[in-house]
Amino acid sequence: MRGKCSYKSSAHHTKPRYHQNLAAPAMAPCAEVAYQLMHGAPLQTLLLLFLILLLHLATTSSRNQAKRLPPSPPGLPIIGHLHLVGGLPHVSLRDLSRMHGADGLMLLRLGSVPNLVVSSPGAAEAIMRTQDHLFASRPPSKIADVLLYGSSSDIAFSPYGEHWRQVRKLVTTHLFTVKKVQSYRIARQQEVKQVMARISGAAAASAAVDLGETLNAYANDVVCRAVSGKFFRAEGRNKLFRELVEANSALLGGFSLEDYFPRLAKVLVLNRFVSKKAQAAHRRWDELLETIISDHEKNSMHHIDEQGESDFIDVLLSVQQQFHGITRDHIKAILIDMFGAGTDTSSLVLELAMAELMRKPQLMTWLQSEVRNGTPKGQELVEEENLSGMTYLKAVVKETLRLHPPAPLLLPHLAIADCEVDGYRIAAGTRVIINSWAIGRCPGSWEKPEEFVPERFVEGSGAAAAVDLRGKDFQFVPFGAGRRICPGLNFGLATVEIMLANLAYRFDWELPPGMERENIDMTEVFGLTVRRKEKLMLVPKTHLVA
Ligand code: HEM
Repeated sequence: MRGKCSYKSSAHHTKPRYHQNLAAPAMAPCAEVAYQLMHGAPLQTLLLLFLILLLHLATTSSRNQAKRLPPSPPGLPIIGHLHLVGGLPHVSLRDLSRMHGADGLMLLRLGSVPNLVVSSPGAAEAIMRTQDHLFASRPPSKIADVLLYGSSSDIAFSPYGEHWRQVRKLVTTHLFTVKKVQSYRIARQQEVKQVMARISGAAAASAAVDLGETLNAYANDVVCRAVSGKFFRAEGRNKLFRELVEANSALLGGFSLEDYFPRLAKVLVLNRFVSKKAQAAHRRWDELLETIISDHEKNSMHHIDEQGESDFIDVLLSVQQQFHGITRDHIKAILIDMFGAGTDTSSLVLELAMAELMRKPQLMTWLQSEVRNGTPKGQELVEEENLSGMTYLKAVVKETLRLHPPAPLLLPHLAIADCEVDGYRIAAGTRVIINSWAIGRCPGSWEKPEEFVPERFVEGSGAAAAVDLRGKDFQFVPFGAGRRICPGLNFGLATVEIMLANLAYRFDWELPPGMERENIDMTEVFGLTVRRKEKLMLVPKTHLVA
């Protein structure tokens, strides 16, 4: 589909500078014409005039075209701006955008592909609200095709179109309603209880816990359980799922050669090697999912949980007929999305919240006193019904998402039509990178943008308190916004809040001997999600609940 569109964001007032220097090139030819007219050679003069007019139109129109592209830093032949991206693209793209961008927009050529980098709330609004219909697609990815049963089977990597609309509707109306997410309350509670028991064991032995690893297993188990019912631990399936999620994340993460040199990648051995790895991972996924789906088909009644609610696979199988053309492969691709999108994201938020709280013990104390005072005396665990009044807990989660959005560049979007954003021309086929990490640290929107200050989100503390994370306020888009906003938002927040509350309720936390708070290393490693480079090892001390 190709079409025209035009947008001028209300947040920006800088006019595109199309018309400068237009008079200058006409000066010398004008003098020539005047001379010709005075010396009486009308035919040649008219011809000359006509040629000058053509030349003038050609030069000004090509100059206007160039001016109307978003600004770019100087690039190199062949690789374009690829060398400027670096190991932490969300950081380097923010810095480049500050130096070379205008109105939060910058155009980079990465290999042979144009990329629009979006780094301000106003520009994000233009892309994900005003012209969302033109930017809601995804660029093609060969690796995603191999892993996810073709180019449009799943949700996250499917191009904008009828199939995506169907599968998106399927999950939002059947898997991620508030009611459905609440129905997994007991399952979450049981998973939290298991983790607390493991941490209590470490506390009794005065041993350190690898918190990242523990929380990743928890988030994986919560998704596993919602997807495939309470027997998900049978035959070590939860561990296998975790292994496969890691394989996908390594294959899909980062800035890959095939994305930026699609033609060249076809002939390179490296590409075949990556493809083989993707095929191997795909076969393992397929085998595992096929077994679990067949089990469900044979035995559907066994998967009804305590609330009378069925797991994702049951739901998908039962509504398959209502959704036109949804095949078994589509179901498998959707399930792979659930694991990929739902595991690392939630566990990273938890790990980073704990790392930030360990760096600022006063904030940990505030959180602990809120959670301990807000839970009925003698209760073994914080339960979901206790969370509603815990405003500081929610503020800590929001602040973690602001400073450390797990998917800092969201997933890539794609322009499906030629259009105009803030006066700049964007060509169909341009990839769009929305830097949610940079937007969350935008000095125009946030006070002390680089500091971890959960209080900013507590009611009564100022304008930031009302800022929403559900895609309405474009200075804070950790879940994206518009048509492609994360459909698992409620599921993810529920997974995070109940665990963080219990970590603060049940334990006091210390650093391993010899380690100082200032030395907690927040260095990041970039991938499909961004994780901490160093393990977060903490020593739990059991807090006795009276
Ligand atoms: C704190 C937890 C989470 C965060 C921060 C998060 C963040 C995101 C982000 C940034 C996107 C891309 C939005 C865009 O491209 O504009 C996304 C997409 C998606 N997320 Fe999440 N997510 C979380 C949890 C989950 C969970 C638990 C699930 C499912 C179990 C899930 C399923 C998905 C799916 C299926 C998509 C693709 C949507 C589409 O392309 O239409 N997410 N998420």
